[in-house]
Amino acid sequence: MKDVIIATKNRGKAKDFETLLAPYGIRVLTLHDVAEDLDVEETGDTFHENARLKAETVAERLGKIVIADDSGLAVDALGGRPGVYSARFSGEGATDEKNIEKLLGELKDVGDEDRTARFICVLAVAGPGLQTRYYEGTCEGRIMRTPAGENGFGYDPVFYVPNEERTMAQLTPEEKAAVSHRGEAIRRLEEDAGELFGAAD
Ligand SMILES: O=c1nc[nH]c2c1ncn2[C@H]1C[C@H](O)[C@@H](COP(=O)(O)OP(=O)(O)OP(=O)(O)O)O1
Ligand SMILES: [Mg+2]
Repeated sequence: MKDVIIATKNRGKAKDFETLLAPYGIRVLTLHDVAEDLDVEETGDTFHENARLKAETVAERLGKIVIADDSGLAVDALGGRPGVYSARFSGEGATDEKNIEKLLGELKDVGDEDRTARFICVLAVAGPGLQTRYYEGTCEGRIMRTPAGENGFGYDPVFYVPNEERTMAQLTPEEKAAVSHRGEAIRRLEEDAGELFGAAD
């Protein structure tokens, strides 16, 4: 079993990675396992910049290859907001529930046709002697008027996936992995995985 370090403290995100990487016999370690004290400030204004900050800071600290994920929700009716501010959308002490409440409030007068949105995920891979690399994925959908579903995390209960005719939170972890922004980004990273992480054993 091979270990891969994901520079995140988000347990929902970590679960997504576990589902995505389990087929390769990879065990996911997070900051909770390898550097609980480390808090990387996300001071960038792009997903790439924040993914880079998280990956390079943790890679430097550990002297190992790590993957960081910076991701968020871009809503067309809000001009692409909350974007890189998705995790902090409802301000100080933000939670997934408060963020969803704020989002639904801002969209309450927006008609069904105009509720289009996408999830965006940028993975950065950094490590000793490695030029940081990036892998991106997106997932198109629409914002619901009320939450539905218990799976996933973040905005999943209000993100309707048209092809699946359900919200992201109504998909199983494997179904989400097949259609999500994070899944797409990981499949792009897969092409370099042998070189970056060595052959899976
Ligand atoms: O698949 C997803 N399903 C639902 N919501 C999602 C997803 N992917 C990102 N999101 C939302 C959650 C959070 O509001 C923001 C990520 O913010 P982001 O800074 O990348 O992650 P985070 O602060 O939760 O954890 P960390 O920085 O430790 O990896 O976008
Ligand atoms: Mg974050």
